[in-house]
Amino acid sequence: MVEDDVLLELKDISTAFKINSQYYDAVSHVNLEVKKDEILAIVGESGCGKSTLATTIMGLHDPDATHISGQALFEGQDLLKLNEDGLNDVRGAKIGMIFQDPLSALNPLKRIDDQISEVLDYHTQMTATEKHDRVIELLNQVGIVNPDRTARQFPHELSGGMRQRVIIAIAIACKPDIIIADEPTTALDVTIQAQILDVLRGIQRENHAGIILITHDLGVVAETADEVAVMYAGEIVERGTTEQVFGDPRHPYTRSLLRSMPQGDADVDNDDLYVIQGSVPSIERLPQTGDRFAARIPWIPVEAHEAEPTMHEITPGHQVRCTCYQEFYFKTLEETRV
Ligand SMILES: Nc1ncnc2c1ncn2[C@@H]1O[C@H](COP(=O)(O)OP(=O)(O)OP(=O)(O)O)[C@@H](O)[C@H]1O
Repeated sequence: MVEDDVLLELKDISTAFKINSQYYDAVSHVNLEVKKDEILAIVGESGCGKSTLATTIMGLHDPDATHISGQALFEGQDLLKLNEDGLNDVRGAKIGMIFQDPLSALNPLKRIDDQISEVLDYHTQMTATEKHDRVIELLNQVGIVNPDRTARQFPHELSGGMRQRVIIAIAIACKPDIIIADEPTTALDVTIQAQILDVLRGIQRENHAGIILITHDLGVVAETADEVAVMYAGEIVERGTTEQVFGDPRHPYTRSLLRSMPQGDADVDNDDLYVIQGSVPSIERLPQTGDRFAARIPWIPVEAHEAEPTMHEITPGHQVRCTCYQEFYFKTLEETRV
């Protein structure tokens, strides 16, 4: 039975890509819930499978080159079973998506008002006047100072921050229940990042949406998210509230990620910044058994890892994969550096 405030329930989702006629998992057995009025952040280094999870939910993979299993339950239906028509009804209307690169997500040849109107045309019966009013309302909502002028402009006439605001306006045009934002601020400078995150938070409060925020920026997560899921090599290795995961990180990968996060503290010498050893393996080289992170923490004895790692609940809502966290529990984050 799904809790009332759960909007989207991901159950045992795996996504494998076909490479040289063999399938390799980029996402493995992911279980997550997206709740109303909450921002769920999915974090992890590049190549951990965050974007693949998002594009799987949105049905953006070529079925001939991808193998997908599990369920993505939304309003009583499994998104992974919908055909193209069913997906088109959901995408844009009930689930909005914001991508990393605002320029490539916009059509360079169309004015902003036409691009926002397009999604309204597809999903609503609005008249031309209603559409125009809604475009202006949306541009206002995402903090564009002169919406009438911006509506008449082309993408290349706007700054990166403004283009990302337009993308957000398109994503929220039909008041979706869920917004998936994949690295929405990565291409922007720090001041603009903060403004865009404020816009997202404002929208979430106003529309009571649930947001999946995909990022490798833990600073953004600390400031924005309610819940956090840490992903490594296609698997969720730790999840919980932001307080639980940041305040009491248990999985060695989470601890390393947090330890490698710049502190913004004048006393911390940047030369001292912790760097996680090794790198995320490519999907063809992922270990098929055991703890996928084990190779990067050789100082943890082999017997500390489970042969088939499962999630363990530390406190209600706070889960961590594999028993190796027991070997790796230190009082302070600094002690992570072994
Ligand atoms: N279409 C594809 N075909 C084959 N492999 C793919 C494909 N798309 C992604 N991958 C691989 O799947 C893994 C996960 O990639 P994904 O882009 O989901 O990671 P990510 O965590 O979102 O990284 P980033 O932050 O760089 O976007 C990577 O090893 C990537 O090379």
